[in-house]
Amino acid sequence: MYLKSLNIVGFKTFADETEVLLDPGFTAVVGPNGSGKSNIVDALKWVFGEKSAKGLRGDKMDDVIFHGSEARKPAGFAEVSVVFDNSSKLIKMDYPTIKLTRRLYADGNNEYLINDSRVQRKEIEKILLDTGIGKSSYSIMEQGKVDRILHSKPEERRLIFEEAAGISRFKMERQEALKKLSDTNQNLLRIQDIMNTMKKEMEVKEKQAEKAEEYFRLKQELDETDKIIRYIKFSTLTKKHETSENELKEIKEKNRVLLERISVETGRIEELDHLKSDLEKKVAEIDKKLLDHLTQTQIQKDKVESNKGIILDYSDRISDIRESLTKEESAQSLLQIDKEKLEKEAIDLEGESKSLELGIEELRKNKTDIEAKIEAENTSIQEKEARIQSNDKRHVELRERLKEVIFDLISQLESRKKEAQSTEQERNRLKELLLGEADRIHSVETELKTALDSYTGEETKNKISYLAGKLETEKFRSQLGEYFSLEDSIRSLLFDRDGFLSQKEGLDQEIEDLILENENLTRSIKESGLAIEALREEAENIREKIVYLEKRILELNSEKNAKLESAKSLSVRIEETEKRILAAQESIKTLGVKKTEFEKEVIELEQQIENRYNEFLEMSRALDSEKEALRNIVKEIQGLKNEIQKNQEDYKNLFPILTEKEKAVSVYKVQLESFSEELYNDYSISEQELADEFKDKKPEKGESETKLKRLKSDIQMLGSINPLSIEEYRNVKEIYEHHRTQKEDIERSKNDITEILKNINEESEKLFRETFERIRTNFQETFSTLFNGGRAMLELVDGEDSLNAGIEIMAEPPGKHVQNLRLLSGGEKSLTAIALLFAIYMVKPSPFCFLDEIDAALDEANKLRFCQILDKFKDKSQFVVITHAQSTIHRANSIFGVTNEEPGISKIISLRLDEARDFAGRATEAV
Ligand SMILES: Nc1ncnc2c1ncn2[C@@H]1O[C@H](COP(=O)(O)OP(=O)(O)OP(=O)(O)O)[C@@H](O)[C@H]1O
Repeated sequence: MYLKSLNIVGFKTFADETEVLLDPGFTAVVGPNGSGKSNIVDALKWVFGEKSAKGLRGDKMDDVIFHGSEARKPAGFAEVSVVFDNSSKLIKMDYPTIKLTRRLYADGNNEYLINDSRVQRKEIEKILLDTGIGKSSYSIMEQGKVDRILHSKPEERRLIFEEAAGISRFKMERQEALKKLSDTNQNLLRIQDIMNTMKKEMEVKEKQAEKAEEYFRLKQELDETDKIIRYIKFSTLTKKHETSENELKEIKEKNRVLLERISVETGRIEELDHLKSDLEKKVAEIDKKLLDHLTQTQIQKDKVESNKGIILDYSDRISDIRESLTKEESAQSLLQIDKEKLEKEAIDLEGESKSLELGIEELRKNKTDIEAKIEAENTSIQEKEARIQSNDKRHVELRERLKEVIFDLISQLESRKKEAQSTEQERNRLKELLLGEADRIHSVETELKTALDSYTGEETKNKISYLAGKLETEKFRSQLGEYFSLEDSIRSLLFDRDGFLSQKEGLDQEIEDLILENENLTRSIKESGLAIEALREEAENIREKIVYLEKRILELNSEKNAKLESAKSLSVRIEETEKRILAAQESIKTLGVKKTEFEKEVIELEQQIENRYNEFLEMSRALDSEKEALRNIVKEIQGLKNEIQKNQEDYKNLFPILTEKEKAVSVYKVQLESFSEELYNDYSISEQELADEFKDKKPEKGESETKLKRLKSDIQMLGSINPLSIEEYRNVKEIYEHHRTQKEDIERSKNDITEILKNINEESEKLFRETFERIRTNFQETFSTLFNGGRAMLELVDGEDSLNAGIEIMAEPPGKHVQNLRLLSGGEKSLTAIALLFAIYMVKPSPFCFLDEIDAALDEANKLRFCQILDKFKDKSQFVVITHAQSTIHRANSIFGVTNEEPGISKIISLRLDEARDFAGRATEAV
């Protein structure tokens, strides 16, 4: 068996119909990142029945439908078909090729087909069971699955081993058997309940029926005995009558007078006879009515039974509707939760949008403040520039004024200079004098110093006094005073008495101040310019922020609207569910009303049956009383006849013999007649029939009379009876017996299911253990081959219960002591998963295997080992390997390239090896 072709249309990047024709052996699939290689694997998983959108790398199932590209519209549906060669009959169907198809429409409608015939998804899963193929079997290995195999829970990992052991089918059968067992237990409980209820009713009915039967048995015996007694009586009477009649014939002529009277009395008897016959009619009518009663009662009972059936049917329908109602209600509450969540999110978004609006408001305020600041700065610049202008004007004025002051100052200095020249000459003369005097004083001082240094006494003292007198400092001082005054007058001449200099200095100062002020103003204008620029920048930032926030508000609003829209559509769905709930409730109500009507009718009918039974009893009583009246008439007739007999006795006085004989004949005749009538009234038979019945028997009178007495007392002891109870008991018993048989059948089928379950468990456990042991041994071997050493182990966790035991993997590459598989490197993990995959393959190769970049993390040496192991298995199984590795591509029998010639659309092309190398090379460069 192998995969012949894969047909994809509208699925993910495969917008156009794409057919991949696959050969047995080893096929490589190459192509740049994102070109759609893994989408092929997704298509395969999808057609095998993948239910989880996450398993197909999406959020929801309709993510698989091509969602459009820049140049293309989205597809309306996705469809994937795979065709298998089934000549090996691995799939247990009588077709040489099998085509599986899955289709998904944008409205969420899913279709599954086997050989183009519509089927349920379960049927596809069922035919793939234990073939090694399937969405979660080991026939599809992706990068993510390597991690899943190594890191999943031990119980989840077990699924792959079950597939290899071929017990997945058993597992499904086991689930079905368990479901059947639970249904059977339910049925048993239900039938037991019914039987328990019926048993009580049956016991009551049984007692009533037993009593009625006893009554009828006694009554029959009583009638029999009565008839025997009557027969004895009849025989005696007949004999007597015959004898008397013969005697009477002889003396009849003698009785004419008395016959007259007898005739009158006979007339009376005739009257009574009329009455009697009326009564007999009445009795017959009552009898007929009693019969009608019984028939009517039976009809009503049948009606009650049929109504009970209908009521049961209504109950079933009501409970079905209730069940679907519960489902609808839980679906509705889920929708309600979703809707509330969306509304809350919309409110949150609204809140966020409001707070952003407040932020914008704040930013606008800041911006306005900044603009005001810029305005203020501009105003201040303008003021400063005006100030500079006025300063410049003042500067020009001051310069003019300074020029004037300087001219005045120069001319004044010129005239002063002339004035100071003579004073200066005098001062120079005095200076010459003072310098001469100073030299003289200095030489006297030097002499004085020498004299003081060499002080020897009186003589030196005189010299010192003499030299001190010679100093004449007073004169020098007065000349010096004169010099200073000349100097002062020169200075005062040069001094700016009119303040021109100070005016000039003032002007200079003022000009300097103006220049300084202008410089300060210019600097300040410059600073203001910078400040304005900074403020403008800040304002621009704020404006950008406002624009961003306004955009964000728009986004939030549209997000909010989308949420509200979704909430609205959920509301519509909730309303629809509500309508369905209401409709279901209405149906329950309507069915309930109908059911109640039938129940009411049953109650009424049962009441009518009871009433009829009472009427029946009443009529029976009426019948008895009519019969009593009849007997009284008969008695009266009898009395009259006795009267006749008395007349006959009188007649006898006249004609003693005749009378005696006539009397005797008459008595016997009357007795016989009355006997006949009574007999007919009581048993509806003639005396002849009675005689025929007993003529061959030899009944004994005394014994029969005792028996009759006993029977009457026995019947009295029974009290009231229900004549219908026998029939009722028979019906109830029949139904009870039917249920008992059903119960036995169910118990038998329960035992069968338990037996099947036991066999399934034993068989699966055996298969699983055998397969597990083989895979365990193989895994050790493949692991040390791939790793060139090292140790690997598989262990059953909770080994006691191998039906549910999980599987633990332990792997230690050469020279390493690994306690946790997570600590393995990416390449080591891939190699471990590959070792496990091929260990399983050695036990049960799947007919084909898709490997999606599981060699990605392997180094060149390990890629080579991976290829060698592929080579080993490629005759047993068909391999389709998605890869970027040259070494892997190199080994393939056929190569496919997946391209995106048109952006976002995958196209498959067949490649030669050299083309594939270029193709893969380009792809790698692109990466
Ligand atoms: N419903 C869809 N409609 C259109 N394009 C889709 C759809 N679903 C997925 N894609 C696109 O499919 C591409 C992914 O394809 P895929 O994973 O098969 O690439 P790849 O060839 O396996 O890449 P890599 O080599 O990187 O694994 C993504 O670009 C994704 O946008």
